[in-house]
Amino acid sequence: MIRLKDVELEYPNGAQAIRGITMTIEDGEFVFMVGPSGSGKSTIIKLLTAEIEPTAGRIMVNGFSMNNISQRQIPLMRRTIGVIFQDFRLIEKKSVYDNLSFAMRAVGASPKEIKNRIPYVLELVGLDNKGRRLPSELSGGEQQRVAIARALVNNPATIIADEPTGNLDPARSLEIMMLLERINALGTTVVVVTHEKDLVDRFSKRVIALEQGKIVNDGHAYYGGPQQ
Ligand SMILES: Nc1ncnc2c1ncn2[C@@H]1O[C@H](COP(=O)(O)OP(=O)(O)OP(=O)(O)O)[C@@H](O)[C@H]1O
Repeated sequence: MIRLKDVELEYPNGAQAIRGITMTIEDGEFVFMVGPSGSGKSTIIKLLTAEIEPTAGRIMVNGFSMNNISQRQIPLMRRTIGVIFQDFRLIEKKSVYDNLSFAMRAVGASPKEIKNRIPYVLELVGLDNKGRRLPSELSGGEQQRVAIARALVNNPATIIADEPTGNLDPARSLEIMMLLERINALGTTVVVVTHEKDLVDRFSKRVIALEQGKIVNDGHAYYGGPQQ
């Protein structure tokens, strides 16, 4: 579960990025987070991954309190979250399989766990026959699937996707969103940050809308449309 209570974040230069946000995302939810440029979406992701600490308020992520989290606990907390970025961030010199095994070895998985888990995850994202390819030998949509597979290999409770379709055409974007929906149906909490109103409109999900560091709408309404 993710819980923010009266969270504020002021950057060192005085920018008030988050101005009093309270929200709860329950285990198993699929949530879109939307808002104009500068509304605080990336800042919330940084808060949830303990890249920055809130100036005020309390944050809980999957059982970890982010307010007094120790340096030793941060990697354990991060294992509960898989993050996906717009620009994929794959290791270009490693094959698809090696990108995934690298992520598993980094958290101490055994060779047997790696051998069992990677084929399952590659099949889940529809890349079971592409494990030996380099990222550069894949399409953009396929590369994003590898990034999703990498976020999933360590079986996190939560996936956070930061503009996951920003570099993809509409058809590929829809496929990626449907894949995230499927992953959610298998039990993983999914939080998708996006600018893409059309995509949000296609899925009937909870939408948290931010503006100037505040939540201005939270519900199953169309982004920018009437409340339902
Ligand atoms: N490192 C930083 N130092 C100072 N101010 C920052 C920093 N990062 C972001 N900000 C400011 O905080 C506010 C929120 O920025 P944030 O990056 O969270 O917005 P965003 O909704 O993710 O925008 P975008 O959609 O453009 O990525 C903005 O006013 C921004 O200028």
